[in-house]
Amino acid sequence: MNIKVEELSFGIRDKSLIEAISLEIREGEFVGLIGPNGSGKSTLLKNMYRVLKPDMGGVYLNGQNLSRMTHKETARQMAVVSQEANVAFDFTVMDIVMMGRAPHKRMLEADSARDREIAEQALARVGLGHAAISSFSTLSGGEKQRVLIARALAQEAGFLILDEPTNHLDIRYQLQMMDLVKTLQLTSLAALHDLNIAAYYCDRIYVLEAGRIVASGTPDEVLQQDLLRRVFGVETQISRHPYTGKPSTTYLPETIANR
Ligand SMILES: Nc1ncnc2c1ncn2[C@@H]1O[C@H](COP(=O)(O)OP(=O)(O)OP(=O)(O)O)[C@@H](O)[C@H]1O
Repeated sequence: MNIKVEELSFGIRDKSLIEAISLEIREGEFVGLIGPNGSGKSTLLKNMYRVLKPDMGGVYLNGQNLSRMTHKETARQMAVVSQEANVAFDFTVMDIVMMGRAPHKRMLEADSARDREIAEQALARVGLGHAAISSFSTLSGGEKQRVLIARALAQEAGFLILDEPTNHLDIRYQLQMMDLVKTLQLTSLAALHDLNIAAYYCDRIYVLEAGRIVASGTPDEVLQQDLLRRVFGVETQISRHPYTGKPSTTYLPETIANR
């Protein structure tokens, strides 16, 4: 699956929120989107997963314009895990994962044995095979995120969008979740806040600032002191991590940076 965003702009009333964004995610790539609060990451992703409608430009999946596809067709190709992990009503874990099968069914079509099998396999892949009949609302934040990944897997889409997927997760679950997504080898685009996680997991990174892409490239190319100072307004020290071989960012508090 190859995804292209071309010259995408979106605004609300007369305020432009993202402007002329172009980017590409190639088959099998894990691409990160970083940028300060309010820079437009979620707005861009929402335009990509069709919660918002671009004012200009478009999104292409394998060359096909998303706006010409039905929402169901889109959902067969694109799955989304967002930071809003709360679900109203008391669904079981299996209920939630089975929702991933909806784009493959006709209206009111009953679940088949095959649907169940796919959902069970998806749950097993995220290590929650034992939790099928647990109530979703009683799970921890990390477990909920894993269930939502299982739902995305059950959807059997080739492209995965993650909107700050590790928000609210403690460090162990953050790593577990990123490891999981990485081993799935899906073509993915993830909005991330943690620069070290982005450096470790992403093949390439796009940097958003005030609704525009201001840098892109490999973690090595993008994670530079000057850029982080300009875009995030923080002083950093960047070194190569001796174990991972990736750029490792240390944030310097103003009191130390100004010494
Ligand atoms: N419905 C809306 N009406 C007006 N402004 C909006 C709306 N949605 C988003 N914005 C504004 O658009 C800008 C981009 O927001 P967005 O949530 O896309 O940023 P973000 O990079 O995902 O931020 P964060 O890191 O804080 O999640 C912000 O200034 C926000 O206030």
